[in-house]
Amino acid sequence: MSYGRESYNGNGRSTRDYRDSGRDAGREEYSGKSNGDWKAPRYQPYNGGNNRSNGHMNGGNNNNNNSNDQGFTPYTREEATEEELFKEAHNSGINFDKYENIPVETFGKDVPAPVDDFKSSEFPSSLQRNIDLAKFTKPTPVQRYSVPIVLNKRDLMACAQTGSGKTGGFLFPVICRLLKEGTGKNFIEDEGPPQVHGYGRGQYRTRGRASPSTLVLAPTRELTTQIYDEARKFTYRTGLRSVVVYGGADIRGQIRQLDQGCDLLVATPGRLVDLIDRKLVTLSKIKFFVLDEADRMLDMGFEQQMRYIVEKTDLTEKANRNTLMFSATFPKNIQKLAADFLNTYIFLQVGRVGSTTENITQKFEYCTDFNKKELLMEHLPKVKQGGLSLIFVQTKREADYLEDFLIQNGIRTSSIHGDRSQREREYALRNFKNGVTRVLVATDVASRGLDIENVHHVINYDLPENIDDYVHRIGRTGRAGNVGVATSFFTDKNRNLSRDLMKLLDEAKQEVPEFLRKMVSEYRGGGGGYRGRGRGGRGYGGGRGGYNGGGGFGGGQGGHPFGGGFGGGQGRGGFGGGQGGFKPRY
Ligand SMILES: Nc1ncnc2c1ncn2[C@@H]1O[C@H](COP(=O)(O)OP(=O)(O)OP(=O)(O)O)[C@@H](O)[C@H]1O
Repeated sequence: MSYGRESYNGNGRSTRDYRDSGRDAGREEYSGKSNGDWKAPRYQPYNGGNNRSNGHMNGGNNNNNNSNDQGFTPYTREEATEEELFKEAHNSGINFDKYENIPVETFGKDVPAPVDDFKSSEFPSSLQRNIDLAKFTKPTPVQRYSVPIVLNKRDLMACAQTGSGKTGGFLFPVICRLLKEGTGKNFIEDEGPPQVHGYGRGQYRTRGRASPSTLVLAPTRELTTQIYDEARKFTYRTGLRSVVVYGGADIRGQIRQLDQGCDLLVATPGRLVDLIDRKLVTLSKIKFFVLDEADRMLDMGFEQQMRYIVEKTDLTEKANRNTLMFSATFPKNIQKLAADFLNTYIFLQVGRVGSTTENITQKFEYCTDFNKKELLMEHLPKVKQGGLSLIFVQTKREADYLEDFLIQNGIRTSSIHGDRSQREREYALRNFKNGVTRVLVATDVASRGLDIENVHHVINYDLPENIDDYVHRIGRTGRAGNVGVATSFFTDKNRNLSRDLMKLLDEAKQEVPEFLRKMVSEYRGGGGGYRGRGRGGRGYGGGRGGYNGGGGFGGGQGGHPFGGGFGGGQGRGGFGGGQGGFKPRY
């Protein structure tokens, strides 16, 4: 009974003690009062700060076309780094080739033809070698299209199913162009003496501003770290330097990294704004502005910070940069908003916007809140030997509670949510990835983007409030052509999802449970709860909420920026007021 807790604590203290001390430590780290014990993620060791100013360590690579383009790289192989970066290279799943059958649509003028293989993209050999080391033998559909689009300097809004390689979809062409076109200086030295920050022993100096040429923004710390790890992988032995910055961790470690120069910066918006305000980062040389999970980045939670970054900083004008947006879901109202940041862009759609992959078997249990625990205990042992289970709940409190419950029942479990310190979050995720704890209880903080091999089962202990969150959550399994199972506990409170769910299941060739069919036929007004979450009709202004007029998928979902316009639910935002969409009267 106690081993789960002990293994989590590692010190025999009670969970609560541990969490509380963890939180304090987190705050201290953040306020810069102590070093804490936050460890910088594994940074690229080879640059050693030499990129600063002029990247001369790179043989001038960052400034001009260089030998990299010809395939020769001055960077010697580092076995340990290579082993670390590519150890997780795994073969894609049995259904990888089935991605080919997903219909792809593009909208926009002069869409470049897709490529059939990586070779025809004529990537610099250093990049191609890294793709080979990662054992990627052919591009996924989103990559087949996004690579030539970005190589042709076009802006892009791309929507493709979870786990179908969107990260490579932006990293490959961006790295290719950085290598071919050069990045310029990745650090701008201030005139005059170094800036001094902090006090006493915590004092540190900086000499100027990091000047990245690529900025990738993502919504969570874990996701930024994951993208950074991918960036390190594909920039290995290219001379490009990546840095990741996110909140909740010691800012000084991140500043030290920036102070060595940065070509590709991966960031959460809050921490980035902080660093810009401290004059430690300039965005004036950004050539590539990438929003991963773009619909989330443009949704309410990040609105202010995004506005600030785009309108109030020195970020390159949209005409002079490439803006790229990626997600598996893209509500129409957010698409319209996103268009403001893009320059005559191409809209790429792999499958229907917001659809799920057939690689995930979706199951449902119709239940009440009272028998969920019993059901959970029934379902957990069904996990394939060696597989990991990810359980989603709605609230942080519930995550704590369920973790305790499972541990008490002898199941090694960890949990992750927004109230945990960064250290605890990293610890929980690491243990889960390594299989130390085979079960992870999470709030939506883990619903987007995370790519954890071996997650065989996603359980929606509580279903989310909208269909898009459902799509992202279950997308933590069934990735890269692998198969997975998603089981959802459906209670009467979830009726508003019934229509959207049924459509999703039909489309992904899944069995639709009888109770769901019945519910949909009895309740004609349902659906569209999230789709109708309008934004007061125009831009960032008005109220949220909104009512899609019971149109379910039909309403705001039909068109696209170039083809059917934004009819349906789009203009009606604000009707419902308040967050969360129209709540039907049941
Ligand atoms: N061309 C490829 N060949 C084989 N595997 C690939 C290829 N491209 C990506 N992958 C692998 O597929 C997995 C999913 O990729 P990625 O995380 O980029 O998906 P995604 O589309 O961004 O998913 P999400 O919508 O959940 O963020 C990763 O493990 C990645 O290494």
